[in-house]
Amino acid sequence: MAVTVLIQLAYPKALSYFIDNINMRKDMAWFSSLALTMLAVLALQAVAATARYYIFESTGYMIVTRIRRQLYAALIAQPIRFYDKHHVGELTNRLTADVDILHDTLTMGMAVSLRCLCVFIGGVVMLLTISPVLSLMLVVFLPATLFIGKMTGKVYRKRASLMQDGQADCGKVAHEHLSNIRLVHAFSQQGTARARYAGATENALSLSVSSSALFALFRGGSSFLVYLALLGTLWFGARLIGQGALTVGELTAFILYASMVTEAAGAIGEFWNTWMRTIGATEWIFKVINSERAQEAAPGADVHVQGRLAFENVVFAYPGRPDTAALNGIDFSIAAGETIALVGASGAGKSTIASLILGFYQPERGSILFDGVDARAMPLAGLRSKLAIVEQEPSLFSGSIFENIAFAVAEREVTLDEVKAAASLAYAHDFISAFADGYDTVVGERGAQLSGGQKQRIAIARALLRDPRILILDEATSALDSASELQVQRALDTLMQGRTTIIIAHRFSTIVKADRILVLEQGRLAQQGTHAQLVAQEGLYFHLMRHQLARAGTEPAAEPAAA
Ligand SMILES: Nc1ncnc2c1ncn2[C@@H]1O[C@H](COP(=O)(O)OP(=O)(O)OP(=O)(O)O)[C@@H](O)[C@H]1O
Repeated sequence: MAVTVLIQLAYPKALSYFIDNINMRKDMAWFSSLALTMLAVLALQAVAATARYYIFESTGYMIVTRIRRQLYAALIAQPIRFYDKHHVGELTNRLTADVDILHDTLTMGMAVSLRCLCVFIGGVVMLLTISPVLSLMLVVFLPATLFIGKMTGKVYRKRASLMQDGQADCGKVAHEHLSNIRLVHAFSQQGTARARYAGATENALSLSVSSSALFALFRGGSSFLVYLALLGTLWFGARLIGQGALTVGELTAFILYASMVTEAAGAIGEFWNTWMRTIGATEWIFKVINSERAQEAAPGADVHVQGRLAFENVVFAYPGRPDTAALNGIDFSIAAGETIALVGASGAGKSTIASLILGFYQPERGSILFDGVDARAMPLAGLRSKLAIVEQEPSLFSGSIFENIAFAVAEREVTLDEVKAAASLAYAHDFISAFADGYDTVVGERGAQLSGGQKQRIAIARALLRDPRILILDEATSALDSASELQVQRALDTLMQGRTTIIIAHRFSTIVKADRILVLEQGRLAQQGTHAQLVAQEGLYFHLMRHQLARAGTEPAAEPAAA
């Protein structure tokens, strides 16, 4: 950079020397050697500019990649409550667009402004050496340009933050519709999808357009000042030549330096705006990077859990809805190896209990005890290694079947034999082996290339590989065909053997088989007992079951066999 700046600064001086010598020297050889020297200098400048460009660009990419990785690591580590507030589309957009803004500023913005600062300082020194009197002309104009730049920068910073929010909102809308594209088509909602995206982009566009107007005003204003300064210099310079205080070459050099200095001042002002915009746009990134993170696995954070679990007067409200208790004074205990069915109307709090067991949220009041020890006193990662969940709609990643099953174990490398053993127990080995690529078969996004039953058995194999002490099953509400259902049920029976199991139960057959049933009603534990005990009480459970069985034309009977 120093080389290019020095050459740039030397150029007007050399030109002035050249002009003033035209009349004095008639020797062509002298002009040729001067031209050759200037050619060599310009070539040197080109090499230096290339090196400068490369250094700034590559360093910028390295910094931005690092920040992107840090942001991603911070996002992955955020507690689950963070994801209640932020949509996935918004986050992926910020991870790309917001970080890209930083890249532009760090690379060309930074390089240009640093160079301009050097040119500005060097140019002012040269102006003063040529003509201090003429330099006074510029003193009036330069601060005005810088002042306009500073004022616009302030407004720009605020606007940039709003603009990035607008862009993130567009990302959120697009992600929502694209990730549910089947639903959008099935319900013929393409028009609504287009309209919502158009609405979000319109909002972002109006913010960008008004910011452009501000930026254009700044550019127009500062360019006017620049030309005004040049005009003044010409007028005053001509008078100085007339008085013999300045040569034509010196005035030419002065004008070149003056335009260099004003241009540099304008570029610095512009960079100031970009810098403010970057700060505004990236405030969110650094807030997340520096935010509190959820606890992660620490080496040696092993805990011993046999499988006893108790909720003691647990009260909990979601952070997004702090005034409504999702769980209100929940009290129960489960023996190691027991199978519990959680039953209740939609919204009663079944999934919330599962989330609290998994440590996604902390109770507001009361405690959750594992083998009699308060969960808060245990390392969360160690505790989680004793838990596993099989979701209602199993989530698979877009990798191979092997990777999807091995996902169960984060602490060490898993062997193919271990994965095969888990898949065999989950009755999944046969269908996996039938694929041409076997365990290397790549499943599509969210496991789109597998049937519902196959996905469930892979999820069960994953849970088996984890070998948890406490198992949470979120029972699928949609029924599979009977052959598939039978295989999934057999796989589940294997998985549940010897483990404490909490089933968010929807099917009558599952409920009646449980050792005990917990009946929830609006965040409270309304009843608990065996199927026979609860039917005999003719309370909420009885009515829930009657409602469920009404379609089958059966009454809830005390004996499961009768159901
Ligand atoms: N992330 C959340 N933020 C705010 N409120 C929530 C959140 N998740 C659930 N709730 C609310 O908490 C209450 C309990 O919900 P929960 O999901 O535990 O019910 P559920 O019994 O599992 O229902 P379902 O059988 O329909 O899944 C409901 O009123 C629900 O609206």
